[in-house]
Amino acid sequence: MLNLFVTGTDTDVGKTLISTGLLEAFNRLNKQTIGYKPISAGCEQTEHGLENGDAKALLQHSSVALTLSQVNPIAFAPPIAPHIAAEQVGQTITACEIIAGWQALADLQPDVLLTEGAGGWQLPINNQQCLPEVLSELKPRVLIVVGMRLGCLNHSLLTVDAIKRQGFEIAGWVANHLSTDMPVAAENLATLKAFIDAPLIGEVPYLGDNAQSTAVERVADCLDVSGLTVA
Ligand SMILES: Nc1ncnc2c1ncn2[C@@H]1O[C@H](COP(=O)(O)OP(=O)(O)OP(=O)(O)O)[C@@H](O)[C@H]1O
Ligand SMILES: C[C@H](N)[C@H](N)CCCCCC(=O)O
Ligand SMILES: [Mg+2]
Repeated sequence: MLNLFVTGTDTDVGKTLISTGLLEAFNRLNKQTIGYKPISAGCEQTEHGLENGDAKALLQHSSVALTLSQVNPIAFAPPIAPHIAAEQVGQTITACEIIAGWQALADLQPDVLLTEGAGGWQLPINNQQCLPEVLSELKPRVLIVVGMRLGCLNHSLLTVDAIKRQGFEIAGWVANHLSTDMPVAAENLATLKAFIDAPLIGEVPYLGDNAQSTAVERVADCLDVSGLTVA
């Protein structure tokens, strides 16, 4: 099983868009795919409970049939730091529930189990722990989505450094363009290539507004997942 964790240089850099594109790229290779969003903050209250857009997108592009609560076991309504959203409703996010949700999906033996984080790499899950401490139990390979905007060089290099120091393997990174008008975009990309010692899986152009619902096929076209080994 390819056990992949998708992180990003920040919140709102395209982790979900790229994750759905990755799932689609593996689906094209007839792989059994599962997307997992352990923690979400920013949900709609529906008659079925809290529903998160990222989780719905991952569910839609997973080839294995799943329920939304399998994909996203921990959900909070406000679009804020999840551990604070948890505190607001008298809850504490625990490593156990994140690991249990992942293990239940791993037990389905997909070819690809893709986990999307929330925010950037060093996400607090409570006032004592950050998500990488939990991930060290799951031992995923990590894919970094770089949101191409001013500041991404520092954010990328800090992210790479933290991932490596904490003992994870970087499977690759994706350059995701968040606009069409980033100054010196090509030079920024060249700098990232010079510093990041991991394969560039793809460069995704800015795909216009409302990209999430329409763009997954185009994102998949941009991604070369052949080097991300699937046992
Ligand atoms: N290449 C792109 N072209 C057009 N729009 C994009 C692109 N990448 C991301 N977006 C848009 O930017 C917004 C943020 O992307 P996305 O939700 O994937 O970010 P995220 O990193 O998953 O955020 P979160 O931390 O909330 O999970 C979305 O509206 C998405 O459609
Ligand atoms: C609401 C947002 N879109 C994400 N779901 C959560 C982002 C948490 C960021 C925490 C932080 O690093 O400050
Ligand atoms: Mg997301």
